[in-house]
Amino acid sequence: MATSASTFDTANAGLVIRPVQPTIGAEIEGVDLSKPLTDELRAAIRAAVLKWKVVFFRDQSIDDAQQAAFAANFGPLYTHPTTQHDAANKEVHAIAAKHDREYEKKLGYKVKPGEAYHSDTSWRLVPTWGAVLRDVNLPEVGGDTIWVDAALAYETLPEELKQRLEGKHVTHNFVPALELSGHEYPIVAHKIVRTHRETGQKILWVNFSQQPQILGVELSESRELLEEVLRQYKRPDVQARFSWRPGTVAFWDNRASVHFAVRNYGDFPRELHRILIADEPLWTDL
Ligand SMILES: O=C(O)CCC(=O)C(=O)O
Ligand SMILES: [Fe+2]
Repeated sequence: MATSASTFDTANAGLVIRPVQPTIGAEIEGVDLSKPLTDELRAAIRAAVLKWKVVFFRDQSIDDAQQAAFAANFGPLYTHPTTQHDAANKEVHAIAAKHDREYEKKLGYKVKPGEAYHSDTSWRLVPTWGAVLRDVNLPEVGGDTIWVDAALAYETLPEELKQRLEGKHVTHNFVPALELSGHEYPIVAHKIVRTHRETGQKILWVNFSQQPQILGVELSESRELLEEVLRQYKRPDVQARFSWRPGTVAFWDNRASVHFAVRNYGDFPRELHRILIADEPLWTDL
């Protein structure tokens, strides 16, 4: 099937950009992430992340230090409080199947996959803007990740719901922080409908792994509205579902998307390494 040539930004610093959905997700060819980026490449990759919300690089061969160096092209790195520090690369956060089970044990309840559409560090007043994730050990089968276009999720809401959500705040409660890192954090509220400060798009932004509650309405209304948001996130047409294979690096705009790790890999081990990129206070849009 021919796709309109205009959807491929081949002019960008020699990169070939292949979208996986019309508005979210694109594979990028033509760059070796183990090497320092030129200014031109850095700008082209940043533009692609803003446009496609999540981009994927295949056939890469990088270690933790190279992953950190790549991420540092796009802002200061942020060390998550639950990161188990490796002295050499303190920003590298291992996400592993074994860790999931330990994490659940610590929480004392099972993390329900159906409720786990989330953005990273939304419990911060200024959430991290981006993340770079690479595979370290993949299961023999499954282990996909889904990214949701949170702008399209907003755009395709019925008008009546848009109006009900407008101006409302939702909580982001970093519940496990105390158990996992020894630090307490305040419960933060962000607008449900946020304006992305770089693209100007309106974004539907709820973190379903952090006990969301809409402020200023009855609990029943909060639950009903959040159910509608979750319904939007689950629509296949707003999602890019991505299959990992060895040598993959994903880089996403955390302000424009939410994501979901699909637990369809049985007892196979799975390990990914993630690096978060901090943002400026400007975008908080509180
Ligand atoms: O394990 C995955 O596929 C994604 C995990 C995740 O939520 C993250 O890296 O922020
Ligand atoms: Fe995440």
